[in-house]
Amino acid sequence: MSDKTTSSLLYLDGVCVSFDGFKALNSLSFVVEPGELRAIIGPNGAGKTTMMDIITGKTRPDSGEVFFDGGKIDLTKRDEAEIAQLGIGRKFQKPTVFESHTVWDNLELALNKPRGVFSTLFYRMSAQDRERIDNILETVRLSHRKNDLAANLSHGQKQWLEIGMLLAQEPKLLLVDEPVAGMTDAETAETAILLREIAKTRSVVVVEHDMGFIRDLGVKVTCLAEGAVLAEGSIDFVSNDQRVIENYLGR
Ligand SMILES: Nc1ncnc2c1ncn2[C@@H]1O[C@H](COP(=O)(O)OP(=O)(O)OP(=O)(O)O)[C@@H](O)[C@H]1O
Repeated sequence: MSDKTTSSLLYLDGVCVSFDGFKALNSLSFVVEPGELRAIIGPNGAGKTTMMDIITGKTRPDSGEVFFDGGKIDLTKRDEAEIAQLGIGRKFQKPTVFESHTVWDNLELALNKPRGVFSTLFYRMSAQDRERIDNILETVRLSHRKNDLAANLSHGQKQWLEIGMLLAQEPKLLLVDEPVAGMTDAETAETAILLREIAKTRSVVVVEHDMGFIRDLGVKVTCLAEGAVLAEGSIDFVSNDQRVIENYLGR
């Protein structure tokens, strides 16, 4: 066993990934603490998606360390399904809810339950499961839409529903890719509040280009560029960094 001594929930050190000789990640080091909400910014091609792919096991690093859960788990040795099972949830940019099902049914389908044919056939929701769904509905601001078809939700509400579906699986770490793209201003502001609430009980890493939203989050920001960390700190610190202005904000 190659345990790592760290108290961090997520620990990346010196991670390199090349595609046809191009270094998408170039000695990336990145740490997330338990219960932390972290914002990631950076120009197109900076390596943000590739970093998520490394964490979730979709892409293998050429070199470097990737540990989860206080250094107990070497993620480079696990496949995508195992990593999801370990408690790392990922929300892609485009919402992927079951449009022809109700909001409630989407959440029920997402509950972390045995999925065999027999367990599905004979599965009856417990009062506890119902309460969990009610709590999630409240968190993602969809209690009043629970009996509506997901197809009839606004774009922003679909994003919230998908976040709710991930919460139903009780992840320890939630990776969220550009959640507010295409949202109204009101939905964007509400999403910042929602993610802050969610991060009270788990860690959340959110990638976004919307700087107003990043400011609303009010958390530590990491700016990536050319596959490595360019600057890290408060939004004011990062947005005043000359290299961040040159590589990203000033473009
Ligand atoms: N599977 C792949 N094959 C070849 N090149 C890739 C692959 N995945 C990513 N890249 C390249 O690696 C670099 C980093 O891409 P990545 O998608 O991680 O950036 P990003 O920061 O997420 O950008 P964006 O903000 O546009 O989503 C890019 O130049 C991209 O073209």
